[in-house]
Amino acid sequence: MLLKIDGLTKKFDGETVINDLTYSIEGKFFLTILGSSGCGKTTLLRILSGVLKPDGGTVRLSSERLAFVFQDDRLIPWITARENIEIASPGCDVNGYLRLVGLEDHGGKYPSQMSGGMKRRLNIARAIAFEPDLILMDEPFNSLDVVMKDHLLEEIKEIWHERKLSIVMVTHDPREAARLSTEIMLVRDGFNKTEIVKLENPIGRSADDIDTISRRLLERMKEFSSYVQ
Ligand SMILES: Nc1ncnc2c1ncn2[C@@H]1O[C@H](COP(=O)(O)OP(=O)(O)OP(=O)(O)O)[C@@H](O)[C@H]1O
Repeated sequence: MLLKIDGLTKKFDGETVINDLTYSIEGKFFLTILGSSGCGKTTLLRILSGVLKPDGGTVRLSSERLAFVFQDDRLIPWITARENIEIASPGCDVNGYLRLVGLEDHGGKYPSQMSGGMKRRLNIARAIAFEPDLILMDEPFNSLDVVMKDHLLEEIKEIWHERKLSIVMVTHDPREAARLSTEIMLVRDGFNKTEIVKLENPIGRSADDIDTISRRLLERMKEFSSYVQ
């Protein structure tokens, strides 16, 4: 997989959100874009997905099968959870995917009958069932309870490991970044100051390593932050 960003700029109402970002990554990756609220992470992900046009610069993505898990769910409201998965990947093991995200007893429900966290999980299942070569995920673990979040972090890590799959994930949580990533883009001030943290394969990363990495990331985020002096 190749992701190449060159001189990317995006403004909203004259305010620069992304300023001249240049970055590239290649091979099998789990890239996490980490930064505090409002720094432009979602904007970057939306540009990568093609739903938002940049004001300047270029993005190249070599993906042939792209899936998204966005903040607003993109579920089809008039079909059931089960059908939402089936339509993404006809003939797939729907029960297996429902089980993966803890929705095995809710396959007959319509999206409007599901909680925010359940819809988020269904979105994740649908994206994975599509068997993409790249998934763009925007804070996929938001609004999940801690047990489900822990379970899905492990499952996604395993699926990423087993498949020919790369992932770009946006989060503000350094611990999520520490558990999953092969590379972290630490973002500040409209991407004017961006640090790249390269890590070893997350498979087999010990709890101690995760603690150390997430503590370091948190310290850097505090240094970046305007509200912690
Ligand atoms: N469609 C839009 N119109 C105007 N301003 C926007 C739009 N989308 C985003 N912004 C602004 O761009 C900035 C970055 O927003 P973005 O959603 O990318 O941040 P984020 O890092 O993903 O934040 P969070 O972690 O809170 O989701 C914010 O100041 C936001 O108000």
